[in-house]
Amino acid sequence: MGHVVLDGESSSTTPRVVLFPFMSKGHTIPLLQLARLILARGIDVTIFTTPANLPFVSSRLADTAASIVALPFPENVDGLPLGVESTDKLPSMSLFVTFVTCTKLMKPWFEEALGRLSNVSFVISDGFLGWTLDSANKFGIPRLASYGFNAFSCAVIQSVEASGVIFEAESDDELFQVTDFPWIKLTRNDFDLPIKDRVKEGPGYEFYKESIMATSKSYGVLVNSFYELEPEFLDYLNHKSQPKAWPIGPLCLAEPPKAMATSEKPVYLKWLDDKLEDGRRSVLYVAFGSQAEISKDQLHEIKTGLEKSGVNFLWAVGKNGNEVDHEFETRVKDRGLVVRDWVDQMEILRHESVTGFLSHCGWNSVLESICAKVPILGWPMMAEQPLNVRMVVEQIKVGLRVETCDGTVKGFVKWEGLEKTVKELMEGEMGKVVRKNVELTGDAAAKAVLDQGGSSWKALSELIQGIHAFRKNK
Ligand SMILES: O=c1ccn([C@@H]2O[C@H](COP(=O)(O)OP(=O)(O)O[C@H]3O[C@H](CO)[C@@H](O)[C@H](O)[C@H]3O)[C@@H](O)[C@H]2O)c(=O)[nH]1
Repeated sequence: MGHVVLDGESSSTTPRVVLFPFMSKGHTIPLLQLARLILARGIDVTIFTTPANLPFVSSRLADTAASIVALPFPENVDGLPLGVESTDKLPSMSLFVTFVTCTKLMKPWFEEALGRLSNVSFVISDGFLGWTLDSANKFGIPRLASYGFNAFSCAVIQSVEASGVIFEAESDDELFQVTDFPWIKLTRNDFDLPIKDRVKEGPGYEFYKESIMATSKSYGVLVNSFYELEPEFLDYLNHKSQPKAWPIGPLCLAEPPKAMATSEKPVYLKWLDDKLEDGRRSVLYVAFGSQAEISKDQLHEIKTGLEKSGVNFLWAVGKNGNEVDHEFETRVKDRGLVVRDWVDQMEILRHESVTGFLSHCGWNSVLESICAKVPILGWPMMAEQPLNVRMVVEQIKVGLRVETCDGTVKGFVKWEGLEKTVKELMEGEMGKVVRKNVELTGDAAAKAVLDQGGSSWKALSELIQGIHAFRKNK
């Protein structure tokens, strides 16, 4: 059982790293994986979270010596339902800016708890919690930011904003060339608000500006990626902007595969085992992350497309579960399984039966798929996911893209477009090419995290040594 210190006391002389993830699963999970890597270097770790997120955090670190501090989450915030402390629990993602902005109210509690910890070498906090920089500065502790994004999306965003080329195209769906990377063509719809908004004002823009500003004044930025995957984009960030970007991933590889007896396995893993025994080891895993809101009409097309494609599939429906009816489940029961609860995605992807992933391309999902050597069918839903799909399909070529009915990045997907691309990934010639590529990329990922020799292993060592030297010289 992990050591849970609710009041944040500490008096040991061992150096300590403070981790403060943003309250969203896709942002929290990689920092909990990073906790394992830091503990393995003989450094203590304290993780800051909130009461409603505590069970998730402590259960994921139950086998480690990380300590966890639960700070209160702000109450009575206009628009936010009481008890919602994580973005996947928001009634609508339109409340995101209210949610992320109210975390600033945690500042006094964070500083009080930070003041009670001894030997803190550095603070790693989410880029969305830019206000933590000021808190760390008050104690003279270097802060590193972590967004959980790749270098490709950060570099491309930086480049199109600096050149202004993003506003030269006439429509949101017209392709334009990225000045610093002329082989890349994008549309305005590949970007989220506030980047694609000409009017630079309002709470969303203020939040964006503050977090970028805080990152630029931090000691460094952690990138959950590895150098060999995107050297030109990491080099770009390190030549063009401050602070230094450290590629230390894929962080999901810090979590070892779980050896489970059959009796301990959840239903969906047993179902995948059965598919292996059937000799039909060809299951498409379908999941769109922890936050995606999918319309009723779009869900209808997904169901029809999966049904008509004839492939075996395991669909983790998450928060869209109520819209997936039991009649559908009955119709596909011989070859399709729908799971409504939280699943162990990494274990699913690592399962031998799974040979394709229909994914929204949240960056964690992409990395997990690469590490499991499973090719991707990308379907971006929000945030920087359209850029991730561009990277997956056009840059590193480990996946294909679903076909929208009007060919645009964010267009509606009819069942025919889904059926066609699912079949291409699972059985087609283009599927074969990306399957081969993902094998090689997966090997490179495994190499990057190897003890002593891997590029990510070395980057983390340099980072830790650099900070210790920096503190000594101060
Ligand atoms: O039932 C589930 C659902 C999710 N996961 C895990 O949850 C994480 C989800 O992360 P991700 O795939 O990145 O999706 P989001 O939750 O949508 O991630 C947000 O955060 C990412 C990192 O910043 C961004 O790339 C995305 O665009 C943003 O939506 C992954 O580790 C999954 O393995 C599970 O294990 N079980």
